[in-house]
Amino acid sequence: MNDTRAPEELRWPAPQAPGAVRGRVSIPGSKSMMSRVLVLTAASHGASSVAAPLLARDSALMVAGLQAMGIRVVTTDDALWMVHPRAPQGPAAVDCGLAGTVMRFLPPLAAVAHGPITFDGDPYARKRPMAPLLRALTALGVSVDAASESLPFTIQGTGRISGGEITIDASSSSQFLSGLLLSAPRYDRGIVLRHQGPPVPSRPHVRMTVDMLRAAGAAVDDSRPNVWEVEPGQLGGRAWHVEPDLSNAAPFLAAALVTGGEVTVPDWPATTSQPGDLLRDLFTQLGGRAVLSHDGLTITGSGSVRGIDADLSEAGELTPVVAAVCALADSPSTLRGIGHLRGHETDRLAALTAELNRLGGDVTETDDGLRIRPRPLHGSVVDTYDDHRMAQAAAVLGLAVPDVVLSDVACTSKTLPQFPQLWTELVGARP
Ligand SMILES: O=C(O)C1=C[C@@H](OP(=O)(O)O)[C@@H](O)[C@H](O)C1
Ligand SMILES: C=C(OP(=O)(O)O)C(=O)O
Repeated sequence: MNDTRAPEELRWPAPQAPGAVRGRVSIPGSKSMMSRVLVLTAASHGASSVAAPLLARDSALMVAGLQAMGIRVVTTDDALWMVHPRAPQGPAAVDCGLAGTVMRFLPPLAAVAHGPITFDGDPYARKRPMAPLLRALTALGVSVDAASESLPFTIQGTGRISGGEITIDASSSSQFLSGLLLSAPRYDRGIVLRHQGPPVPSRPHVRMTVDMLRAAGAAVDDSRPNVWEVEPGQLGGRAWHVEPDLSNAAPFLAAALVTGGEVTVPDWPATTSQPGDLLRDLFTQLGGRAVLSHDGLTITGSGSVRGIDADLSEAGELTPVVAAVCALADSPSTLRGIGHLRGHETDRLAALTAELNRLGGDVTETDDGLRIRPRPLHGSVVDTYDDHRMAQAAAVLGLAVPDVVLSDVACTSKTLPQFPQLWTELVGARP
C-alpha cells in the first residue's frame, strides 16, 4: 500500500492484557464469501443485493476491478450493496493490491470480456503464484500477454471462450480452481476442471465456491475426486447475505485462550464452508473450551495453552494466529501441510520464523510447516510484512509479552480495517 508516513509513525504498540480478556466482538463480513458474491453477481443476468458487505481493501479492489470492466456496483449504503451486471468490457486496468482473490478470480471473468484488461498489484503481489491460472486460460484459448507468469499481465478477450476440459496443478493455491469455476457458467461449454499434482490446500474454500455457485443457480458436479464440472448457463440475480469472517475472529478468540479469559463472537453460523469454523476444534486442542450456541461461539481459556501437532492444510490462513498461540504454549507444536503459505501475502513460514525468533522464540521452518518450541519471549518491533494476519499474530503475542510493537497495523485494512479499534476495545489498555 502507498502509505507515505515514516516507518516510526506507522508503528503500533500492541496492548498487553491487563488480565483475563473477556468480552464480545462482532466480526464484519467474510472476505472469501464477499469476493465470490461479487464475481457471481457480476456474472449473473439480473441485479443482486449484498447484505452485510465487507468494507475493506480487498473488497474495494474487487469492486473497483468489476467497475473498471463496466459492471455497476452501488456501494452507497454500507449495509446493502447492489450489483447490476453487464457483459464485462475492456479496455480496463485492474489493481489487485495484494488480494489473492482479485488476482485469481477476475482474470477468468476478463476472459469473456471484449477488449484488453490489464492486471497489476502491489510490489509483493508480483511474487505471488499465478502460472497455473495463466496457463489454464491460455490452454482454453484466451490470449494472455505476460512477460513472466505472474503479475502484471493483460487478458485480450474477444467476448467469449469455449471452455471445456482442462487440467491444472492447484497445489500452490486453491484459488486457481475457485477462479476458473466461478466464471465457468459464462463459458460456452462450461468447464471440466481437473487437478493433478500434490494435494490442493484450503479445500473448504473450494467447497465454498461450489456451494455458492449452486446457490446462484449453477449446475456443478464435484462427485469425482479432484474433478469439478460446471455446466454453462445463466445465473439469476438474488439476495446474498455475507457471513462474519470466521478467520478474522481468530485473534479475538485467541485472546481468551492465551489470557485465560472468555470471548464470544456472535452470529457464528451453525453450518458454514468457511475454514475459520475449524477454530472450534483447533482451540479445543490448544486447551480451550469451545461452545457454539444461539449466542455465537464462545472460547474460554483455562489459563494455560497446550502445544499441538496439527495439519493446517485445510485452513492455512489460520496459521499466523495459531502459531502465535503455540509460541505461548507450555509444550512444543508442529504445524504441517502449509508449504503453500510461502505464496501468501508474504512468505508466511519465513516471516513467522523470523519474527517469533526475534522475540526470543525457538521456531524452525520445515518443508511444509513450522516447529515451535515455546521459550520466554521479550519485546521487540515485529515486522508485519504488509500482511494482515502477521499483524493479528503479533497483536496476540503482545497480550502476553511486554513491549511488542507492530511495524505497521494499517495492513489489517486488507480484510478488517476496524482491527486496531476492535482489539483495543476488547483487550483494554495497558494498566
Ligand atoms: O478462496 C479464498 O477465498 C481463499 C483461499 C485460500 O487461498 P490458498 O488456497 O491460496 O491458501 C485462503 O488462504 C485465502 O485466504 C482465501
Ligand atoms: C491468503 C490470504 O489472502 P489472499 O486472499 O490474498 O490469498 C489470507 O487472507 O490469509
